[in-house]
Amino acid sequence: MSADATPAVRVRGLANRFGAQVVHEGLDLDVRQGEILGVVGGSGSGKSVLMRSILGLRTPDGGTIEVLGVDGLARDDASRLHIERNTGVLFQDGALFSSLTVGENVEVPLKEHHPGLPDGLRRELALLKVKLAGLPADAIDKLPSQLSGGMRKRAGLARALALDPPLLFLDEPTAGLDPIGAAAFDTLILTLRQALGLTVFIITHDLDTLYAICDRIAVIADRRIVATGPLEEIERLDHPWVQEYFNGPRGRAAREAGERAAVEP
Ligand SMILES: Nc1ncnc2c1ncn2[C@@H]1O[C@H](COP(=O)(O)OP(=O)(O)OP(=O)(O)O)[C@@H](O)[C@H]1O
Repeated sequence: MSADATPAVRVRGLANRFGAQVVHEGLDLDVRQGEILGVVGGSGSGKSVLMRSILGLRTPDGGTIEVLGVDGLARDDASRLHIERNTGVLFQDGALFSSLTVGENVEVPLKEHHPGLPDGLRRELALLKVKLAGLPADAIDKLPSQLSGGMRKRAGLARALALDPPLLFLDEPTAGLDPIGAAAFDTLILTLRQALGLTVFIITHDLDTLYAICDRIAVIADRRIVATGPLEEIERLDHPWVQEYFNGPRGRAAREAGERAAVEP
């Protein structure tokens, strides 16, 4: 992974406005191939709007976006299909269809993108993704309402992985999980990245996640990305939000936990 390889995602001069509210202005960001990039910023700083813009779910008011070599703002079918087939998304609330079983949820993108797949094979593939996401095989026939919060996240992840996308987007994946469940989810993401060679864009408030699995951090503040880099660089940044976030009591606790984990076998 060299720094000058074409990035998986390249955003330049992004602008997003809602009426008089300016959310992004001149926002630049690269997501490098194969990295886990943590995106942090205060509440309402525009993390989700950035993700939605990259995925083509929102048309920004200005700027350019390239996703896996394709113009992310193009609206022709071939470009949309290329991006849809090569990206997986875990939305903050899981966004599972509540009336479908876990297996049926995972089958939705398979049906849409590979309509010719025989039923039995499609179900086999769904089962594989369910197991890959760390769920027991019998979860496949359960409804989302019959699962714990952590299991629902895993079901959402199984669906995000349905098409074997090289690029994965996760919006607050550990929000609402207890610390043990959150740590297990972090480990799963790290394992999947290593096994499948994924590039991961992860929006998080979870300092433990940043310390445990992110290669680089991008900070959104003042309507743009104010810094990207490894944690030790970001922590030293002379920016009020960054200082409060990383060097407040919770930041210190997460850093110490990360350092302990690094020295333990
Ligand atoms: N569809 C919309 N219509 C109007 N305003 C919107 C819309 N979507 C987002 N916003 C506004 O844009 C700003 C950024 O929202 P966004 O959801 O990206 O923030 P965030 O950084 O993800 O926040 P959080 O960490 O709280 O989830 C917020 O002020 C929000 O109210």
